[in-house]
Amino acid sequence: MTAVEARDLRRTFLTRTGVLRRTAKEVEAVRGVSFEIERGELFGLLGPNGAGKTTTIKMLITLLLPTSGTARVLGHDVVDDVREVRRRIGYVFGGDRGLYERLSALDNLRYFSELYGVPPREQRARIGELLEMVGLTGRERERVEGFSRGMRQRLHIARGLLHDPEVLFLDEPSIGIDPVGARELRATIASLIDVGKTVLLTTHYMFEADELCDRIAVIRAGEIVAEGTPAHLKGLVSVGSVVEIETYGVADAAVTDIGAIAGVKSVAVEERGQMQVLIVRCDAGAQVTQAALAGLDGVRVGRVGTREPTLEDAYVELVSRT
Ligand SMILES: Nc1ncnc2c1ncn2[C@@H]1O[C@H](COP(=O)(O)OP(=O)(O)OP(=O)(O)O)[C@@H](O)[C@H]1O
Repeated sequence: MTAVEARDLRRTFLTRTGVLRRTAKEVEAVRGVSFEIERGELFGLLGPNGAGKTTTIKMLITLLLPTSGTARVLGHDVVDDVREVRRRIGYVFGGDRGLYERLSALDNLRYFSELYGVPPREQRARIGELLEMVGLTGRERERVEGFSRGMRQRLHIARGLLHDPEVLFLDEPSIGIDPVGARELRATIASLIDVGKTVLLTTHYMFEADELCDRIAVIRAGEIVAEGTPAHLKGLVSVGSVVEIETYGVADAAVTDIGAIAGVKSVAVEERGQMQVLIVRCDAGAQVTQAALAGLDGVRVGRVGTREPTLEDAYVELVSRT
């Protein structure tokens, strides 16, 4: 059975601009989005800032009415069967809000259990299981104010699961979390699938999407531009290989020149401390390393390497195509 089904979802917002002469402007945040998520699947929705991910999720979790189109969660319409949908879903938005800082993790979960109507007989066992699942057993009596961001986010996930929903929406859960915390959070997200949940995840971290997602939809300016398994998306783009060159003090003009070499699709500069790493994405079969190094004459160069394209390379190409 399909867990989530979106059919030609659209949402426009009316915004007002200008201070003296205010004019209304229509923003098309989501422009005809369709996809299906099977039960037990971990589905990723990826896209740049403002692409329409949160707006799509808000329509699916009944917080926002679609301007047109339809969506169903476990067969229930998100506009006509709001109660049925809400009983079956949980959601977690990234960021720190939504927990009581002065209360312990346990008291937070007890409080939200009451709020969500978890039967008192079931509360203890359910909270115990969830603490175990998100790796907070043993820390539950500590106040949330002393928790790291990663621990808070895992507690948020436990909160989102209190009423035992089948489908969970995670909107950028790993935002602002350090690498160790993020790894623990990824383990928690993966374990949701092991216990039979269906998950829709948004993230800006491509390796996270690659590691976790069964399927991914890439959304750009309110429209889905590609969909499939991570391997399928990597195969969709024409990036053949990626040359990475460590440089120290490279000038913009040299970067532009490398971008103009035959066979180079794009050049990105990643600042890593004192170093700038040039990420040169090349056409299949192109040999550009020598020409690129010649273009860096006079610049201090560190390691040079070639690697296979990652999901991030595919993503960059998919969202920057014109
Ligand atoms: N309540 C609102 N009123 C007006 N415009 C809005 C509103 N909510 C969202 N938008 C606009 O709709 C577009 C999509 O926003 P949305 O938050 O869905 O993007 P997103 O993909 O989740 O981005 P991010 O990665 O930054 O969270 C943006 O242009 C945004 O400014």
